[in-house]
Amino acid sequence: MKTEVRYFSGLDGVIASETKISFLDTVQGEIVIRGYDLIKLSKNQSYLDIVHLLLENRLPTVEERTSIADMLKGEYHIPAEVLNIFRHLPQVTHPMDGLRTGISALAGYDNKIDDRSSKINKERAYKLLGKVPNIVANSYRIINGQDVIEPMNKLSYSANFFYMLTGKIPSLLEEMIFDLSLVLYSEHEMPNSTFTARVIASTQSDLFGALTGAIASLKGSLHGGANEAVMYMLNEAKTVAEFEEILHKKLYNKEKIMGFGHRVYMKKMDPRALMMKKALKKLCDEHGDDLLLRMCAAGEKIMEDEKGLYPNLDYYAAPVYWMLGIPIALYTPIFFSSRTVGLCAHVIEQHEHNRLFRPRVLYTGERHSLRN
Ligand SMILES: CC(=O)SCCNC(=O)CCNC(=O)[C@H](O)C(C)(C)COP(=O)(O)OP(=O)(O)OC[C@H]1O[C@@H](n2cnc3c(N)ncnc32)[C@H](O)[C@@H]1OP(=O)(O)O
Ligand SMILES: O=C([O-])CC(=O)C(=O)O
Repeated sequence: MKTEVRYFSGLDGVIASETKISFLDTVQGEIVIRGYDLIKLSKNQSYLDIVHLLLENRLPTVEERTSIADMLKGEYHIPAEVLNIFRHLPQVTHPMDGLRTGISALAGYDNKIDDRSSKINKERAYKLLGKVPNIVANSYRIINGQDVIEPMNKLSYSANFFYMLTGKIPSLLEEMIFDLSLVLYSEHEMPNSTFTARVIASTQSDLFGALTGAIASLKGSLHGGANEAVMYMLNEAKTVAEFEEILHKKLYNKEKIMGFGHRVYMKKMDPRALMMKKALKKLCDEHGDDLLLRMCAAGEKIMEDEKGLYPNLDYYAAPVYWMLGIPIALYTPIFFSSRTVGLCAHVIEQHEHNRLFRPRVLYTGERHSLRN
């Protein structure tokens, strides 16, 4: 009897894991994070609240929020030897590769590296959350021949991260919008990078290895790399009409338009993109210049009319980061920094209930018989 082989290209629609962390509920239109809708959370909670929710499974009290902020400040420092590694990397090194190298190097400074218990993994997660913004900012700066920037402890977590990326203390509006972007990027069920991290962790490999693999996954333009690609595309145009022409040309040439489409949302707008669109409007109002908003809106209309496709988070995060004055090459590293907490939660869960990932294939090659 022939066994039925069910194959889904790109694992489309395949359930890869059980999880208590998050779920894209496309029926009710919610991004469920530990039971709450991320969009509703994003209206009143800060990134550190989401960190607590993801790692401790509940929202923090006021005291707990202060204590996390203090704990992370105590973890901002990165070893001088790791900074030295960046000094030896060629100037053409992509910031995601610099970041990947830095995270990988941290494994050597973990004196409990063989411990996969949740307690130690969680301690590691907090340490990483303290250090990742520093690694993102200083790997980029060192590779580009700039001086190291020191964290500023008097600032909030997000304001300090912003400061380290731009050298500028953010205004209240800038801090609020940057923090919102971190909330929105923090966790999203089972994207390619999270799957990568869980696959790596399923061999009983460590958190650093899982995150290193996730960075490589996130770098790709079909995933996190899209936010940078969107900004390069927007910058090709100086007017709305020019942007429309660029999009029409790309569509005519059957090119994919970065920042549109999503495996799960498919023909609907990513609800996180709408939050970033509103943030972009606030920044445009503040600057008295709404060109980017008008360009993006025109692009949205063309994609809806021509392809029935809608923006994902990267489409509106890119112009928001641009208006915040952040270098384009840092957009995807920021995505990773925010996602560090979600990835850590997934690796912790994988180690708690582990079964090795080892799928099969649908073989389409030839078969040959040998004479002897
Ligand atoms: C935060 C994030 O990481 S969100 C994702 C960020 N990535 C991007 O923005 C990159 C651009 N988008 C894409 O490439 C895709 O929409 C993905 C990778 C996100 C989802 O891909 P999938 O679910 O595999 O869809 P797939 O790539 O098979 O596309 C299905 C169809 O829609 C078309 N399509 C999908 N996205 C786009 C797009 N952005 N521009 C033009 N056409 C598109 C494809 O060409 C394909 O058409 P066809 O059936 O005529 O060949
Ligand atoms: O869910 C996905 O496939 C990609 C995505 O939007 C994310 O990782 O935030």
